Amino acid sequence: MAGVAGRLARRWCRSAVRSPLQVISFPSLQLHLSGTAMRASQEDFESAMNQVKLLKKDPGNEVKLRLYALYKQATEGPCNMPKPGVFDFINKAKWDAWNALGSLPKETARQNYVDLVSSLTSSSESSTQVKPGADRGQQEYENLVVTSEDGITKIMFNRPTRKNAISTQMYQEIMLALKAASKDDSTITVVTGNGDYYCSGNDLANFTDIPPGGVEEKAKQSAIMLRDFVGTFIDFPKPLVAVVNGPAVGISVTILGLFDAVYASDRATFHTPFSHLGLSPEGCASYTFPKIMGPAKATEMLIFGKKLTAGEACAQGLVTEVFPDSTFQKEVWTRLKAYSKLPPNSMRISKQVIRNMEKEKLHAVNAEESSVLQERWLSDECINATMNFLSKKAKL
Ligand SMILES: CCCCC/C=C/CC(=O)SCCNC(=O)CCNC(=O)[C@H](O)C(C)(C)COP(=O)(O)OP(=O)(O)OC[C@H]1O[C@@H](n2cnc3c(N)ncnc32)[C@H](O)[C@@H]1OP(=O)(O)O
Repeated sequence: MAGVAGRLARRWCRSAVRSPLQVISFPSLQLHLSGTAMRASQEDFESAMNQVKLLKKDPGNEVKLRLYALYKQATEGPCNMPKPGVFDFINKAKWDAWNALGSLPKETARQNYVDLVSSLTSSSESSTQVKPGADRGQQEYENLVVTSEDGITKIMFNRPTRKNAISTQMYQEIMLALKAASKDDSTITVVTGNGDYYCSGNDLANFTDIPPGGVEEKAKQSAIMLRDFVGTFIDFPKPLVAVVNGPAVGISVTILGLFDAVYASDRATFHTPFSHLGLSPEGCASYTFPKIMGPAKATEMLIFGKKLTAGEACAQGLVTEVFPDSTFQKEVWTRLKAYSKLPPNSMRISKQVIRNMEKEKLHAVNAEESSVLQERWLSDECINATMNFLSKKAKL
């Protein structure tokens, strides 16, 4: 194992690592946050506290609760306080958020905390730059095209030459685009792909970018990023629609369980080849897929890597409706434009009513899946599969 990891590590490029810690404190909730994903020293933590005071925008209650929970977990460990009464809303929300972290180790909580602050800092920077309305953000995303018109914000994966594989930068960009869309004046948010693919999943070259801390550190950073990425979908407040224009692979399929509607071209396929890659499910699919399609069908996809046609995915409840490829764009966008005229507050509230009971569970599943994958990425099975793909010996 060490030999294989060493070989892979030598092939992998080196990159600089960002690491400062930041802390935010809002007088109302006394929430403390920390900066990016490396080891968080006390000094970093204190410097972050200072940075937080400079934040111009309140990040909102949901983020504050996540920050509160991570702070408590990082400093005191698992929640051992008695549960507040049902009418003690604020303390109960705080207790729920902390308790949902279960036995997450202090060190992991601290790093997660650091990462959350980092994303918060960048998202607040981006939300001040991003103007609501048409043509927004085209220059600021390298791997996405984000547009907004007719009440719809469209986030389009834009790496067609790599089949829209999601690079590390693209994960960050998608999180930023979703956070901006959650605050803009559109009523519906759509995710789609440019070119013949919807998305070929995680860019397998992501694992070639090894920080000075080595492959273990890389796995740790990746798990944090994955958890934050999926968390952004779990928390997305408006109707979120996937317009699946072509084949979808890996994480682009698993997160579909967190969308509110999935429209697919009849050219689309749905493939989660985790076992082939020495991996395990993410995107909350270990929970959402058995719920959506039943455990037996979910097993075929998530364990045996069965690729579904669009028709099969629709029959199993993962896809809302399938359209002929020749009329796909026209039919779907006509429909979405009509939906976008529905009262926005009503749609948001309905989504909350449908989804909120599940949120806590989904965050817990997400944390567990990310931590299992952190181990998987270091396994011989995964390293060999990644090497085979990168050295052009294997494809799906
Ligand atoms: C980091 C934290 C988060 C991690 C979350 C984990 C998620 C798990 C997953 O997402 S698992 C799924 C991973 N994806 C794959 O295994 C797909 C790999 N790609 C392929 O098997 C094939 O490329 C294909 C079947 C998608 C398409 O085959 P086709 O023959 O039509 O096209 P090419 O292979 O020639 O592709 C064109 C170029 O794009 C590159 N590419 C495609 N997909 C990926 C990818 N996922 N990662 C990296 N690169 C990808 C491909 O290598 C070609 O590049 P080249 O022109 O330089 O050869």
